[in-house]
Amino acid sequence: MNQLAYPQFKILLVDDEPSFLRSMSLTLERHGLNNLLTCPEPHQVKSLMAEHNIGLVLLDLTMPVISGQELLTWLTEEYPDVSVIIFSGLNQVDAAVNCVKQGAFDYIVKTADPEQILEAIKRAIHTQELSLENQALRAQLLSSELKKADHFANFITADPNMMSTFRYLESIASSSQPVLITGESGVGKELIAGAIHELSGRRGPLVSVNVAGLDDNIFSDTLFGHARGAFTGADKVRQGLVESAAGGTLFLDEIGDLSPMSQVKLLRLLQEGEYYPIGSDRPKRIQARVVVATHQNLVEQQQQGKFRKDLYFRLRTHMVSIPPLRERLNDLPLLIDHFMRQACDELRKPQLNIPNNLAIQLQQYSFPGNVRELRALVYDAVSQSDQSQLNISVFQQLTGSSPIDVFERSVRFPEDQPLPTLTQLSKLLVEEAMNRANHNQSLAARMLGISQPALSKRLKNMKEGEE
Ligand SMILES: Nc1ncnc2c1ncn2[C@@H]1O[C@H](COP(=O)(O)OP(=O)(O)OP(=O)(O)O)[C@@H](O)[C@H]1O
Repeated sequence: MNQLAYPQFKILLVDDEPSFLRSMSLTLERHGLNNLLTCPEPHQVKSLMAEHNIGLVLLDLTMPVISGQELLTWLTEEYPDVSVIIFSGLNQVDAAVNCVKQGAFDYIVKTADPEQILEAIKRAIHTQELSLENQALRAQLLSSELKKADHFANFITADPNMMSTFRYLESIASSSQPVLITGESGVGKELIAGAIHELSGRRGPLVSVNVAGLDDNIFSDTLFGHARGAFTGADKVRQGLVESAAGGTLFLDEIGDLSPMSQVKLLRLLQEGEYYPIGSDRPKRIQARVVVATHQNLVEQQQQGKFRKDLYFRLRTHMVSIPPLRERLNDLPLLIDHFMRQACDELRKPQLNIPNNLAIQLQQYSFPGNVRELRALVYDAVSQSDQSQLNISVFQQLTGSSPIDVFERSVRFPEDQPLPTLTQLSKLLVEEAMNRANHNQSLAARMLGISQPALSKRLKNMKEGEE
């Protein structure tokens, strides 16, 4: 299997001792940190920095001709966004304090425990990744355009909050950090996971698994696989889904239902980037980006002790929340139209006309099953339609009554008061529709059952009448 380059930027190792460069490179590669450049000649650092995308420099302090100290000064001035870790043969507090004051990320004694050295390097990589993402995020938020709108084409929406979410997702597209997607059941979390995968440009597959109800053994076996002979019946090596998703995305759905033991294993996978297939003592490195989703409220779960706090904090590095359909009612006409077309194509029927007031009628309904429920209703309606108009009886059962019925039941004109004029009533109706449609004239016109130019004319007349 081809190893992917990790991290996304290069790590430059500078030391005049070739043996140290060799052993350090081997240690890093063994732990999956393979995007390395080594440099035994300190005077080459400047040209290497100019030629490559370097995000972290591991710098020996004591070198001939140009010292590490001198290079650190130069690096912090010329490349303030690059992290530098100083390596030294000497355990000197003064030197360490000086280097950190000068901007070094850390100061490590060469003879320190390799685990400790790795820990510091991983920390520097994590910080660097977050800082790169912050830069991308800032740039993305300043521009209101979506760069890769195509990737969101399957998610039908005109909701401004969803547009911001898309921009955010674009800005974190290349990150290797996990993404947490929350939202009620049926809001489209899996669709969003698909878009995140497409946006990432990763060539590997998107592998999805629903982890609800998996006991810990099945969770480990499914995700991490097993070695031959790991347990009775394990007569062949099994590749886990983490490995199947190499170079791509691993999507874990219903993460809020993960058992406590499996939560520990997932945390370890995310923190260490390593896992052990069952029955094997050789760690494997995860090469997939992890995206998780849940309809549960993880904050509450965490407060009730059902979800680990540390895992929640690890997962929420990047988090998006998809609002329920009842909070983005402007999407109703778009979604009804989209699903009507889809259903007609699938059922080989000619396209149907949708009654103008259907979307308004449905605004009264709370859609507990969200978009999935709306989709099923539209499919049902299409299958029951045998004329050119969409059969709306399916929807009427839901809302129970038409807007006129509701109006008649709720509005009573006091008998001892004069009636409002038709002009006054129509003005009220137009104002109400404009408010409900967030001042979108096309949508308000659909609600009122008139054309957009007719509404525009009425609005103009109303304005002139006020002046
Ligand atoms: N905005 C949307 N545009 C088009 N189709 C959508 C949209 N949102 C959801 N859908 C469709 O609704 C159905 C449910 O979506 P999805 O499975 O992504 O929801 P979910 O939030 O992952 O649900 P659950 O929590 O139950 O797993 C799918 O058929 C999906 O294609």
